[in-house]
Formats: sequence, C-alpha cells, structure tokens
Amino acid sequence: MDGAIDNHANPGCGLGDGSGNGVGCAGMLPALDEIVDRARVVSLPMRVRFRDVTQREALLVEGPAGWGEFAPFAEYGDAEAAAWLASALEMAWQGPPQPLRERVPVNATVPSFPPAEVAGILDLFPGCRTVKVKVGPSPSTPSTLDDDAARVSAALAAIPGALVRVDANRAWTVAEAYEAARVLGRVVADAGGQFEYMEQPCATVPELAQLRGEIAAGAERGDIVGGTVAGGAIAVAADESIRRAEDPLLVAHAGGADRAVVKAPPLGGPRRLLSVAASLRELGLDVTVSSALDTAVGMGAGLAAAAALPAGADGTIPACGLGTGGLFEEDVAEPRELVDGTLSAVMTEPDPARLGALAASGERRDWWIARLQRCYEVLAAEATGA
Ligand SMILES: O=C(O)CCC(=O)C1=CC=C[C@@H](O)[C@@H]1C(=O)O
Ligand SMILES: [Mg+2]
Repeated sequence: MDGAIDNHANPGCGLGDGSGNGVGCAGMLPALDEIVDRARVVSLPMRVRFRDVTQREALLVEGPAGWGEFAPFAEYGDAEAAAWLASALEMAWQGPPQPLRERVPVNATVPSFPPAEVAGILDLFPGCRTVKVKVGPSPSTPSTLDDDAARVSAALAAIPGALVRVDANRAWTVAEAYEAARVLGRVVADAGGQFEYMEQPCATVPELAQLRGEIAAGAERGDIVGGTVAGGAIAVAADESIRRAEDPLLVAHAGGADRAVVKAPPLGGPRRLLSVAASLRELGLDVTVSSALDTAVGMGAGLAAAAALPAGADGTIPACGLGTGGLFEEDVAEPRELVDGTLSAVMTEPDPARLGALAASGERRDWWIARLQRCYEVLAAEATGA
C-alpha cells in the first residue's frame, strides 16, 4: 500500500537521521553490553489495578542523552516488543525531539471501578476537563453496559460538562458497540457533557468501519446523540488497531476511525510517533498522544512527542493520555505535578534511592535482561536488513 508504514518489521531505532521514519539504524545501535550495564529493572506497585496490572515492571536504561524505558507488557512477543526497545534507546541515546511547548494538556483516566470510587480517582487529576473512562468487560472485570453508564455518569457528576472519551479495549461486537454508543451518548448528553470519542470499541478494522457507518446512520435518525462529529455522531478512535498493527495507517485508509491514539513506545519512539501522526493527519485523522502505564521515566517519551506535536487549527493539541503517573503507589522519580490539567514536558531523571527501593527481584531482572537481548537481536537484524 502506498505510504504504508510497517510497525513490526521496521520499528526503527530512532537513532538515524532524525526523520523519524524508522530507517537507517545500521551501525548506530549502542552495544548490547553497554545497554545491559546501564539497565535497571524496577517493579512499581499500583495504587489501583489498571489493565489487570497491580505491579508494573520496567527496564530503565541511562544513556548519554538521558533515560529511556523498555516496558512492553509481559504478553507481547519479541517482534512487537522490539519497537519499545527502539523507543527506549532513542530517548537514552538521542534524547527528545525539539519541543514546541513546555506543558502538555492531559486527560483524566478512570479505570473500570465502581461508580462510588470514581470521584476519588478523579481527584488524582486536578484541572482535567477531558475524562477517559474504561468501559466494557475485561478478563478481571465483567463490566456491563449498566456499569459503564453508571461510571460515565459518576465522572460527569464529578466534572460537570466534561469532554468524555470511553475506551473499550476491543471488548465489543459491532452490535454491542452500537448499543453502547446509543446508551452512553444519552448519559453524556443528559448530563450536559460532550462525547468526544469511543476508543477501540471493537477488535478489527472492518468492524470499526462498519460501526462508524452505523453510528452515522443512527445519528441521522436521532437514535445516537451527544457526539462531536457531523450530525451529533459519536467519533470512533483507534488504539490497538494502530499500536498493535503491522501498518499503523491501515485503519485510516480503511475508514475505520475518526481519531487516532498514538503511543511512543509501541510505535518505536517519539520521532516515529510524530511521523506517523503527520501521515494520519494527512489522511484526515487528528491524533491523541497517549501512553502505556509508563513510569515517570517512560512517560518522558510520550511527553516529548506531545511537546513536539504541531498544534491543530485551534492552536492546541487534544488532551493526552499521559496523566496516569498518579495511578502508581510509588514511582522512580518525584511525580510530575498536574497543574490545571497540564504536565511539564521537561525530562525527568530517576531518583537513585527510589531505583534501589523499587528494584525488581533478581529473577525478574534476569527475565527482563533476556527479553532485552532478544529484542536487541530483532533491531540489529532489521538494521542490517537481515
Ligand atoms: O489514555 C489514557 O488515558 C491512559 C493510558 C491508557 O488508557 C492505557 C495504557 C496502557 C494500556 C492500555 O490498556 C490503555 C489504553 O488502552 O489506552
Ligand atoms: Mg486504549
């Protein structure tokens, strides 16, 4: 496909010519021994369970340009995880791209919790006017549509007039997602909020495209309300269809989304994110920069990308999903302060005492180093065209 960017075959190392196109790594990867020598493996306790994770593990590496983070989720294979290593190496050996702003707007993130706990979670996000609510069932949480509606309603009670996003992480069929749009759209409209988008309601690109068509038709009939796209329709955003896809532009070419969620680690680093974002915008999709339950170090990659992302016509960028630091009980650095819904995009260094206190067990360190080595081989093979 013309202009296609292949995610896994060519995650790029971010150490090339700065174009962010993920090419030209040959001979530019730091030596594996050096990376291993500089690696620290940490395990952070979560304040709240998120994505079925209660302890977040990450491998941090200090390079000449700063710190990077390699923390693909445990279930990801090496080809997919290699992009996360490219992002870590880019941040540590090249540093962040040139910023265009000092602070970045963020959304509040509400995990799949009972409604009574939502206000307490939102207290962790002072000044945020955009709220992303997790919806739909997950392996650990059988959230029904009634539960989802109650959670969204509780979020709007805590932040009246909020701009609402919901994220189903692929949980629904097209019929279930349509019904969710209908019900949640009314909840949002009745509470005086605005429904910005549904993130990854269904698993596949054809399902997303079908759902978009059905929502547009439903909005015309007055069955769907509360949305922010033409005729009150509710926008569909793609996340997994970008970060876990071989070609992150496919969903845009296929008409599967109105909005794209882009994350630096799975795309291979902030420069590649910026390049993918530019392509997505050319295809008519605005982008939300988000994260992956990153530590204070890892969040630097997303913040760096968001700080360097050109503003849209309104002079701003959409609120980013980069505010999840507050979901950790402890972090590797002093948490960045959320002021008026914004975070500083200045890079942060881990605190040596915290690195010591949060160090993972020897067994887990060995597991991460072995994974690092395998992913390094993937990048090295790509760099030499093997
Ligand atoms: O976007 C946000 O508000 C926070 C990040 C976030 O929601 C996610 C982080 C990590 C893993 C994912 O399950 C999840 C997402 O799907 O976007
Ligand atoms: Mg998501």
